[in-house]
Amino acid sequence: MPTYSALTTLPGEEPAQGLAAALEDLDDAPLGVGVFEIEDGSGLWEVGAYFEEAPDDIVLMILAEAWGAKPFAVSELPEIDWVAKVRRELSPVEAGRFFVFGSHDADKVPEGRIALQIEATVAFGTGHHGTTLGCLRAFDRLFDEGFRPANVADIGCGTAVLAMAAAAVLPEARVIASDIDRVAVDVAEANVAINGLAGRVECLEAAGFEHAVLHDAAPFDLVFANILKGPLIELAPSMAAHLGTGGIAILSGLLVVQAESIIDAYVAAGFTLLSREDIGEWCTLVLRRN
Ligand SMILES: C[S@@+](CC[C@H](N)C(=O)[O-])C[C@H]1O[C@@H](n2cnc3c(N)ncnc32)[C@H](O)[C@@H]1O
Repeated sequence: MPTYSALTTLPGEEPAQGLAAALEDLDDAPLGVGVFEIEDGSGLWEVGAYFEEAPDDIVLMILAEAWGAKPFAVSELPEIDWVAKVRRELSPVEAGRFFVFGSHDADKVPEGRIALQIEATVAFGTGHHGTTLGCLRAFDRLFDEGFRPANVADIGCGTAVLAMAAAAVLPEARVIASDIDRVAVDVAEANVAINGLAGRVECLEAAGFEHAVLHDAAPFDLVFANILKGPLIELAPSMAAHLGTGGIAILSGLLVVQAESIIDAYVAAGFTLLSREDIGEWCTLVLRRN
């Protein structure tokens, strides 16, 4: 059971991975090391480690300095029931008709809901984040209004939660889930299988629309893209090229303060804003291809 945590932040993925590797190489190696991008557009990464014994402050200071990180914040952790904590934090998420849950909550699925089982893994997308929730709710509203796309892409699929939501309610639709990260694609494939959607959601590794399968499948009439502001703006022209007239883009991964610049980029690329929803500091946009 870990009893101490040490956390720091630094700019850039490469130094963050380097610092994590250096922590793992320590004589008193931590029980676990994590590296996460802070998803606020700042380019900062967080490196955290859990130790059984109090870590050596001097060693941590030297490592932080060597990798250009802030000094580590070390805290003693209270006794925690980790199983209960994970279950609590990964409680089911309700988004309109969709009910997203982990296997430990399989007995809680209410009657009549579209149940999507997601295991807590290294890929993003358990439904808890304001961006995933915003995309699910936006799709749920469009579905209520009678929107029945036949050709769907989920760009930056993570766990494939959005692609699976579409496949679950659109039995005739072709649904493609893609991610730039191979690990996410593997997780997506596993989730698709768990949910009995193998053969319904095609999972592939691609940056944006750069894949022959995506080119050939276009024009799409629904594209989800829950990625960050920078990639979303870069993607605007190719989003326009891969959506048919009247096609819908559900975009998230952007902060409320970034929404206007994304709207401007998509309006310039030939889209009309239909709606937006802000959940906490995160914003989800629904745009129509003119
Ligand atoms: C915030 S997660 C979203 C996951 C899931 N779609 C959801 O809504 O929960 C963003 C995902 O986009 C992927 N990604 C980032 N930039 C990308 C790009 N240019 N093309 C494809 N995938 C990208 C990341 O690897 C990550 O898995």
